[in-house]
Amino acid sequence: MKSFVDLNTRFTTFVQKIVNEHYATFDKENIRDMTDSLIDHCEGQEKIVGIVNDLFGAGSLRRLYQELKSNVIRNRKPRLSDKPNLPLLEAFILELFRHSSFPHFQRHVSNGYFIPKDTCVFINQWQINHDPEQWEDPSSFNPDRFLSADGTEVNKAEGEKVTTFGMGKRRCIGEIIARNEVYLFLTVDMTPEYGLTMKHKDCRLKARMRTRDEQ
Ligand code: HEM
Repeated sequence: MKSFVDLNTRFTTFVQKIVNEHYATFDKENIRDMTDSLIDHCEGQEKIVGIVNDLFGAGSLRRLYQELKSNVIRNRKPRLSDKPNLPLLEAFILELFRHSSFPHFQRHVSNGYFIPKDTCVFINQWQINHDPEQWEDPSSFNPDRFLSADGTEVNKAEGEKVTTFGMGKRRCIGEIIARNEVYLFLTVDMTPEYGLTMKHKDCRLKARMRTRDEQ
């Protein structure tokens, strides 16, 4: 967690530096890039640092979008049955579950320990999902760790090592619903449509693909 926080702070400082440089050399008559354009349209340096940060994150989602675009038939909603054709998305979700797992109580249970009847045992999911003996470079967010070398298949055995939904008798009974919800949530177009309430423009890839293709 500490290294994640450090990395985040370093990244924000890096973005802050870029934004500061842009402010110092900003010329309304000569808009050089996206950051200049944001300065032109927004007020508040803090807001711009946040937006530029988000844009970096969005860049890493481009591969996911490409996978969706090539594997889901246009003009219809993505379906659960498209899942086998979207290995990168499945790997991304597994990495999301692994990387973001939260620490449970620091109580370790291993073979050889005596656990009296009726003891309440908490699994330290964070430790399992970030164990350096199990995962290469556990603190980096890398969906490729779950993909075969050619990127076409998810390595099921690796996927099963992620323990987000608990283990044993009391493991989450909503696991299948939750996995499908996360999958569907990530495949729909979240472009908002403004009105009295804000809703998704269209739950299809259609609108987004048309816009992208025209660019
Ligand atoms: C990403 C979403 C979800 C995560 C990460 C998650 C995770 C968990 C975890 C870690 C447990 C505890 C397992 C244990 O005590 O060992 C649990 C229990 C449970 N979850 Fe989920 N869950 C999710 C979504 C859902 C959904 C959508 C439902 C219902 C539709 C659900 C219903 C339950 C129930 C009823 C239990 C208690 C099971 C029992 O004590 O026997 N969960 N979940």
